[in-house]
Amino acid sequence: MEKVKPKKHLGQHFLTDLSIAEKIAKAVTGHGGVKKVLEIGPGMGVLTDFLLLEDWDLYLVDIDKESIAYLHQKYPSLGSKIIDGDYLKEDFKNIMNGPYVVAGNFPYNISSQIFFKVLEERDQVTEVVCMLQKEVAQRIASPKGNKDYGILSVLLQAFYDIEYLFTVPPGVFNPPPKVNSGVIRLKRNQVEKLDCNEKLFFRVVKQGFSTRRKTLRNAVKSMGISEELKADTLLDKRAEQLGVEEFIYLTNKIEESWNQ
Ligand SMILES: C[S@@+](CC[C@H](N)C(=O)[O-])C[C@H]1O[C@@H](n2cnc3c(N)ncnc32)[C@H](O)[C@@H]1O
Repeated sequence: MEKVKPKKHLGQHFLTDLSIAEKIAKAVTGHGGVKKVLEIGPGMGVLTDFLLLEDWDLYLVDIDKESIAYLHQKYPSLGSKIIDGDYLKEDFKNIMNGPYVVAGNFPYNISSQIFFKVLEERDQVTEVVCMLQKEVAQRIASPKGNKDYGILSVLLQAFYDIEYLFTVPPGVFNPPPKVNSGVIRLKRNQVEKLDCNEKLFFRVVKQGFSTRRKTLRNAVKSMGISEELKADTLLDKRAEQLGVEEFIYLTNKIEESWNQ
């Protein structure tokens, strides 16, 4: 089979080190007793080969027609489980029809968008095992107070337990990316629903980090909060100093202040 030519605009950096592919595949645990695994961006299947050695019910999605043709030739038995499409646009709630795990060596240019979609489907996605740009992986796993801590850290940590697993150097890809890569695992926690208005929680977190260097008082003042809440000492802090629980507290306070 003729190899797929790497396309930069699709974030195609093909992993060439089989031992790393094996390590990533073995990090998938099927959290929550789940058997269905969706691999995002299988490319030429280096990770797929190792996922197929395990007993997963495997689905693949890739946006690249050349990769899709390659995958159909390589894995004829997967048939319609090879999905020719854009992960960000396809309706996986219906395609997967139940809980599933997401795995992949993500296209780095859209990894944040992939996580926002995972958050939308958090009731179905029980686990994510993925490789992405090291800085983004570290940010997602970072605890509060750390300079890397940001919007995705709070939102993902609200619903997932996150582990940074290992770092991968550029030299094991063709072509090599300019950055180091990191592999992380997220496992859905026990929280079914946050103890606050979840839609507002997402807004408050985004708004909180909108003026990173300023206090939260400054960041959330445009949300129309009461004088009483403006005086709350929590608002002396900056967003990166707040954990999930404190953001929940703040969300409830903002909602209360609107209802006063
Ligand atoms: C970093 S490469 C990984 C390829 C392969 N898994 C490997 O490890 O060698 C990213 C893959 O994601 C695919 N991709 C890019 N954007 C995508 C999207 N929106 N939806 C699905 N796949 C996408 C690319 O075509 C490419 O195959």
